[in-house]
Amino acid sequence: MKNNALIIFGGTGDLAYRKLFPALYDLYIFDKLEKNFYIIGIGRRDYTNEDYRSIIKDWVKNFSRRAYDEEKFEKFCLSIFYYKLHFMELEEYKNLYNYFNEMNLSNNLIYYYAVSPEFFEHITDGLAKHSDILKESKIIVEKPFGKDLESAQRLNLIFKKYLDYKNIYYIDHYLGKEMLLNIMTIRFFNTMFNGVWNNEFIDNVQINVFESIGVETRGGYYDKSGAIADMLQNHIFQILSIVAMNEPDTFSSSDIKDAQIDIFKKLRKINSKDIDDYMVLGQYDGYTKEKNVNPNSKTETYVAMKIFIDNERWKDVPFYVRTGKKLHSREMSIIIQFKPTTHTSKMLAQNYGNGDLQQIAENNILEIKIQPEEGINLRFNIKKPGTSDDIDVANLNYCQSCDAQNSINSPWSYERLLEACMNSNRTLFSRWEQIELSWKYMNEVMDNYRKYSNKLYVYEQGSKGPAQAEKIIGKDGRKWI
Ligand SMILES: NC(=O)C1=CN([C@@H]2O[C@H](COP(=O)(O)OP(=O)(O)OC[C@H]3O[C@@H](n4cnc5c(N)ncnc54)[C@H](OP(=O)(O)O)[C@@H]3O)[C@@H](O)[C@H]2O)C=CC1
Ligand SMILES: O=C1O[C@H](COP(=O)(O)O)[C@@H](O)[C@H](O)[C@H]1O
Repeated sequence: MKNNALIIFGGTGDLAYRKLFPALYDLYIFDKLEKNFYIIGIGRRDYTNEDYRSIIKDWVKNFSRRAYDEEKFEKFCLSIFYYKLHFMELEEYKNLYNYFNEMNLSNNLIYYYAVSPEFFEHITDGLAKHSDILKESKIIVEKPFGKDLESAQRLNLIFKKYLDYKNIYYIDHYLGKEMLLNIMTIRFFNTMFNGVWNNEFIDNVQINVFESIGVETRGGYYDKSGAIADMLQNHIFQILSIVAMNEPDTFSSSDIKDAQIDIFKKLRKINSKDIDDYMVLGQYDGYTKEKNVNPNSKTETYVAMKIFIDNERWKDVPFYVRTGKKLHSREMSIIIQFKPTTHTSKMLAQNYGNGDLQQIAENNILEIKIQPEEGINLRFNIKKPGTSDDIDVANLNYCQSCDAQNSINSPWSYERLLEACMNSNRTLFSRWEQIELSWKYMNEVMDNYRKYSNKLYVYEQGSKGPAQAEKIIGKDGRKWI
């Protein structure tokens, strides 16, 4: 049965404004919302419905996929309501249910926890305290689920007590991105990639998730979170496990998740004394002056890591990952760097041949571009055209998003995932084990970091992050691509 309403806790937050309402507007334009579907945003500010709708209008104008249409927006916004509630006041949830009753909303609701994880427990308690309908409702819960392993496990127990597991949608919006969904097709439907997707042919894998924006209006949330909980433990680990997983038995959601979970189980522990060779944390210059950020904050806004997967396929292949805010650009890509051929290695060892031998050795790259451009670039060596024997680099670039039709046909991630939840399709949502295992790994890494390093490097805004991140990869004789 379809849902009657979406209740957004955190309805005045960056996520709601920048991503959820534009996605809901797009769904409305494509006629994918139920008739008489209500969207109720909850926050602690004193807004009327009209105030709220007029704020949302600007965000929809700037961030929706479909062109803004005043007439359509006016109709769409009639389904949007604002409700003021302080999450910590458990008695206030009684009034929330009264409000639902007034709106004739008694079942088939989706609650969206678009808030910092510190509130998940209170909201669940508040909702459970005054009504039994929670067990029948769907819950979309944002990442990070908890702030570490213990808090995540505790939250899981609370969820187990009040909710039905099949109704919990652990959202990781990276799983709804077009090119992430494409990785499995690229890998498993092309012998030229599938046949070489292992340590015999691949030298290293790099995952870059750069953001040019800072914490903007979200200092309060971000300062308690940091880049590890905000991006690494969830988004980047999802990407890593999709790139690295063995071929699933079938392409069912359950088999794919099993294959991903196998990767989480095989992440190699890092020796405490080596931690500085594996992880670098940074903070952008000026971060501590951001609104709602502690002026003495030691929260990281950048993290770079080297990760090994101890299975047959990936033995000794490093995965280098990095993400950060206020960097030089907004860009996300996966770089698969292949090993040099035996011939190139021989040339390198004996130092003969024309051209930059090191460069030639490195020119074997498959780049999967996730955003802003979506596509693939293959970089390889060719003979320089003409009479010389020099070797040159060639790039074969396939830009999927440059084709207007592809863009029109591809829903953005929140649009895709909200629709999936409304259709009770959990395929593109995480499983609890994924969350638990990734926290387990990161907990240990962070304990070691705090004990044996605890360094935090300040980097310039608009740069590529702290120079120390070069060392993680440079020490291995490689460089970031
Ligand atoms: N922003 C993004 O791009 C993305 C965010 N997320 C996730 O979404 C979640 C929220 O992030 P984001 O929207 O950016 O954070 P914000 O800080 O922008 O928003 C937090 C929201 O929670 C509300 N809030 C905070 N404390 C209370 C309280 N005690 N009672 C009632 N309301 C309260 C705020 O209300 P008020 O307006 O009154 O402060 C606001 O609506 C996080 O878990 C984040 O990881 C996930 C993907 C993308
Ligand atoms: O989950 C989050 O993601 C956004 C980045 O999302 P993208 O789709 O624009 O790549 C990030 O800005 C935010 O800090 C984080 O909470």
